[in-house]
Amino acid sequence: MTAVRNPIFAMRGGSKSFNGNWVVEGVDLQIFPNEIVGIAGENGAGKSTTLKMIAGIHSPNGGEMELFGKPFKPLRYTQAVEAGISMVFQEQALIPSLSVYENIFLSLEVNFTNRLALVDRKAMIAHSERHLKDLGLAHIDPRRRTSDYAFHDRQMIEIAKAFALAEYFHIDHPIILLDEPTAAIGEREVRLLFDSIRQFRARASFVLITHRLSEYIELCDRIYVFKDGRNVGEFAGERISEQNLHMAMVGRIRDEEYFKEKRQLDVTEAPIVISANGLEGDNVRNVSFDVRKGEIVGLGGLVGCGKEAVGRAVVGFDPFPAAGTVEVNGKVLPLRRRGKAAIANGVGFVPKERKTEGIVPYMSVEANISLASLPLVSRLTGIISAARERSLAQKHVNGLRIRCSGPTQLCQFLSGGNQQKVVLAKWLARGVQVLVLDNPTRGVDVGAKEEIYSVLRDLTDQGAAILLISDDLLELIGLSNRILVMRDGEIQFERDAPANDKPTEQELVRHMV
Ligand SMILES: Nc1ncnc2c1ncn2[C@@H]1O[C@H](COP(=O)(O)OP(=O)(O)OP(=O)(O)O)[C@@H](O)[C@H]1O
Repeated sequence: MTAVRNPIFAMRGGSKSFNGNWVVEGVDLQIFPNEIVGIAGENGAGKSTTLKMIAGIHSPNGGEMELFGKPFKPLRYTQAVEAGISMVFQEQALIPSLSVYENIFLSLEVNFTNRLALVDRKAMIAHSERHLKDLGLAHIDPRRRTSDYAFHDRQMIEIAKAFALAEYFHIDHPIILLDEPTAAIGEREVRLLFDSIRQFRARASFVLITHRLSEYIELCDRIYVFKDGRNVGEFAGERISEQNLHMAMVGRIRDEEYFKEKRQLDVTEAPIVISANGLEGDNVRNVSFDVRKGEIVGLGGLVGCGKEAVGRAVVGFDPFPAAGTVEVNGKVLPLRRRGKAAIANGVGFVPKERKTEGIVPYMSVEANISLASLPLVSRLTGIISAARERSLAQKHVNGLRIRCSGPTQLCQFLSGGNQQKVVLAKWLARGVQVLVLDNPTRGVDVGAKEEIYSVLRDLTDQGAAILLISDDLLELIGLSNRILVMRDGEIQFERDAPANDKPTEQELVRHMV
């Protein structure tokens, strides 16, 4: 007889509304011991909201939850943590200026006081050291500043913190919620993270949200699929294919021509639009390349190889390049004030950090979309026409299927993927002819990715020149006419990538490491 397994967590009929709009409705979800559970769905399907209900960050408007066999109604995050649930946030929650151990035991210092009522730092350090070591993270020194560590290590510190808190609150088997943990890291870090999760699952259960379908299949025992705030399917990880998961999420089979390779133009004779020469800067050494009219040039490489800095050097975004020229349509963009000159010359930039650099969160969707196109939506007097702003925004909200309650919704309340679409819409609205894109589909769901790829092909049809920086190798290969691979600040490899002769991932990776 097989033993009946009981879930350690259950949500029944979980529901949440914001200002009268139901964003999660009647969700049932269970988590078993040692399990890795996935929640998949399109942007705005309600995945993060569900995690936040489990973590006590949002209080549900309906339904009930049970944790370790008891009713569970956390009123705030700290209550969920005390009960054994921690969340590793998409935009990390550690305080960079504090040391690692201070972050691990943040707000619990009072529990580490000595006889003189002074905080016993030695004890906190010793505890942190042990937890880091237990998780195979002995290379992280708890005394060092958190900002000294790279993104991946900081993510591991958050996981170590989850285990440390669980032990502190006498929880044997914590539940760790991971909201898009791989969105901002490269392939190598993804491997490290997944290896660690596989190892840690002996002592914990995990819930994962990601926009890379292959990651669900690789890591998850079970996958829930959400659509419009409802749970529409549940699959065993090892039984479902990427195609079927795509179908369950988006409602249609993935287009064979996902990257629209047949629409890739032959640009050998086309005029040069962007010409970068001898770019030098922080982690960038003597980088030169051209992008032709209608061309997508892909820039790849491991995290830290300098590709991001090259994109920023072209558009004059901080950190400023130390040397090198950038010409757009034959016009030199001066080293100083390059940012202003770039915008004036029709260059658009979609940065990696959309929350801090791409959108103004406390402004509405329409105000964000029209931000780079004020002359287009202004009257002769220079005063913004609300009607023009609204119709411009509505066009792009429809075109990119931005899920929001309307153009007046504040951007901070959009789901992550929808915020990313607003950044793209901002530049599309301006009708830019040159686009520098740094991971433009980060956090964007598979259906919307397809739409963005179509939009990029439309732009090249209209003669736009695009520099595409991406950590997603398949995207880089599928979309680019030509691929440059960087390592240690330099271009190591360059290859044409016509539709009928695309490089493999392995070929590119060989030049990255
Ligand atoms: N605080 C809030 N106020 C108003 N609306 C909100 C708030 N938080 C989320 N929403 C809305 O709830 C819906 C679901 O958002 P959620 O972040 O859960 O989606 P998601 O499935 O995680 O999407 P993504 O894949 O883009 O991250 C979205 O339409 C979003 O605009």
